[in-house]
Amino acid sequence: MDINVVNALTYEDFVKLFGNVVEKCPLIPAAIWSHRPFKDLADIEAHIKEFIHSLPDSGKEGVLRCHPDLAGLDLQSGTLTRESQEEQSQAGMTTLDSAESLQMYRLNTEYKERFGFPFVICARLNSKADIVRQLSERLKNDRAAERERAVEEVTKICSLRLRNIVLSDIQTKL
Ligand SMILES: NC(=O)NC1=NC(=O)NC1=O
Repeated sequence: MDINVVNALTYEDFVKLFGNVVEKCPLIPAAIWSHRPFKDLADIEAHIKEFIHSLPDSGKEGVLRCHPDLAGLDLQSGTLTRESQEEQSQAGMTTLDSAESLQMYRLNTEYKERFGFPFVICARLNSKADIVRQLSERLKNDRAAERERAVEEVTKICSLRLRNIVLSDIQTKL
């Protein structure tokens, strides 16, 4: 998608297109719309990262809490967003056996009890084994370090979602 097309979008169309690049946080594209015209896709990404990094710790944790657990209730009940559903199934979260599901449930619960926000990782960049390993390892972090690490993962998810939108638009034009 040509950046000039993005820059010409109305606010409503911009948020319709980019509203879920950060899971269930349409406020973020709604806020960065003020920064148009954007130079390119990387510029949009940079403004989103700047918005998130400028949040107070409570705001960052709020963004993390908008993310569904991996292999959690939303996946079981089919209430994941389209993007999350694709990401989680790609990471093998939809084909866990009962032991793996129980392990994910236990680790996610321990993680949330320790940090007060859910474990977030960019599922598209990790296998099932990577996710379990990262979840186990990151449990040992202190809260501040883990908050920053989780926010890093949110920005990776966002980058991939942004690219997906732009590239799928190019494909429809081909
Ligand atoms: N808790 C999570 O990490 N959730 C997710 N990561 C993704 O990449 N997609 C999700 O739904």
